[in-house]
Amino acid sequence: MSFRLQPTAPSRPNRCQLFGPGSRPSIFEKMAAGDADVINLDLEDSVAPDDKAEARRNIVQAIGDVDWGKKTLSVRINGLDTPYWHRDVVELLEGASDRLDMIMIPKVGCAADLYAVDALVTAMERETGRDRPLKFEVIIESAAGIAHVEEIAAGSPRLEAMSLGAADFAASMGMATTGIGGTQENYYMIHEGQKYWPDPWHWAQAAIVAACRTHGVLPVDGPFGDFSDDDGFIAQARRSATLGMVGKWAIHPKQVALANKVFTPSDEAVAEAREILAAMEEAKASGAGATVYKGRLVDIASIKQAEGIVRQAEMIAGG
Ligand SMILES: CC(C)(COP(=O)(O)OP(=O)(O)OC[C@H]1O[C@@H](n2cnc3c(N)ncnc32)[C@H](O)[C@@H]1OP(=O)(O)O)[C@@H](O)C(=O)NCCC(=O)NCCSC(=O)C[C@H](O)C(=O)O
Ligand SMILES: [Mg+2]
Repeated sequence: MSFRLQPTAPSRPNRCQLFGPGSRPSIFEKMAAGDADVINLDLEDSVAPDDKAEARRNIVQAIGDVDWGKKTLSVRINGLDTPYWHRDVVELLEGASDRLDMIMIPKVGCAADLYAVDALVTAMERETGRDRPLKFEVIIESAAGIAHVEEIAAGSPRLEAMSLGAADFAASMGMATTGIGGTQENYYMIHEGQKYWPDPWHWAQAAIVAACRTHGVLPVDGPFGDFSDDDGFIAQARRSATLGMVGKWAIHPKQVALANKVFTPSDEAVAEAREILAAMEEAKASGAGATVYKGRLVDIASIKQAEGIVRQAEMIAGG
């Protein structure tokens, strides 16, 4: 056990991040009116090259004009391997109001990518006199990104959240799939003649969660492409939540309620967590470090698990 305490991640709801192309301003009001905790207006892959300039203008205007309520407002800029990203940053910092909370940096491959964007953002903030420091979120969606995930998680004091981008990740890794997240037909085991489908995203998610938890960053599951498959989305989201992720992207508004449900601790889970805390209080009073709750061992670590669930529920209720 390290003597360094694990830093806490930002305390804000991040159950669902709803995406919408910056080139489609007709949906911005609908995005703002929905129940997603985070809004991601996109300048990257959902916007065609010829539409980038107009999408920037749409977004700058909407950041000021639309009532985004209490939502965390983020803009996904273009990757550092493109000719667009620096102008994305410059136009956002020059034109957008302080209502913009974050920018999302896609396809990060190393900590120096964050350093580069940080340097530009810092210079722009000084030049424009922006009051609130702009926060960052990143997408791990390449072989380099997952190989350097820990240094990326430590890469900038601005960093609040890190997502897995299953589509670009699969492409970069050379995975034999065109699916975005979820079960992959050819990734199976056979036991006694029965096929079982393990989760090919599991190891990358676990690496992201570990890096994020080490450095106080929110780990988030990215897109699930087949928005007609609610059961598939829910199964993927439940696995992510079980591994420690705090939320999931929605690429269609119908996925927002699904994500919110999975990433909000249920009443039963909160009640059980409170009972475990009460049982441990009793145990401590009698000098014991462990006790039995519903026939199973609970101990000091169970307090931390239970407190995490209660804290999450209270933060969402208060959010
Ligand atoms: C996927 C979509 C293109 C679907 O749009 P559409 O055909 O309009 O869907 P519907 O007809 O079913 O829409 C029903 C109503 O909902 C509104 N709508 C549609 N999309 C949104 C939205 N994103 N937010 C809010 N409201 C929305 C429609 O206007 C309809 O309204 P009404 O007529 O009043 O009933 C579209 O959803 C879309 O563009 N989604 C986002 C795509 C996106 O941003 N992709 C980028 C993120 S994923 C990614 O980049 C991969 C990742 O990086 C990786 O590598 O893994
Ligand atoms: Mg991507």
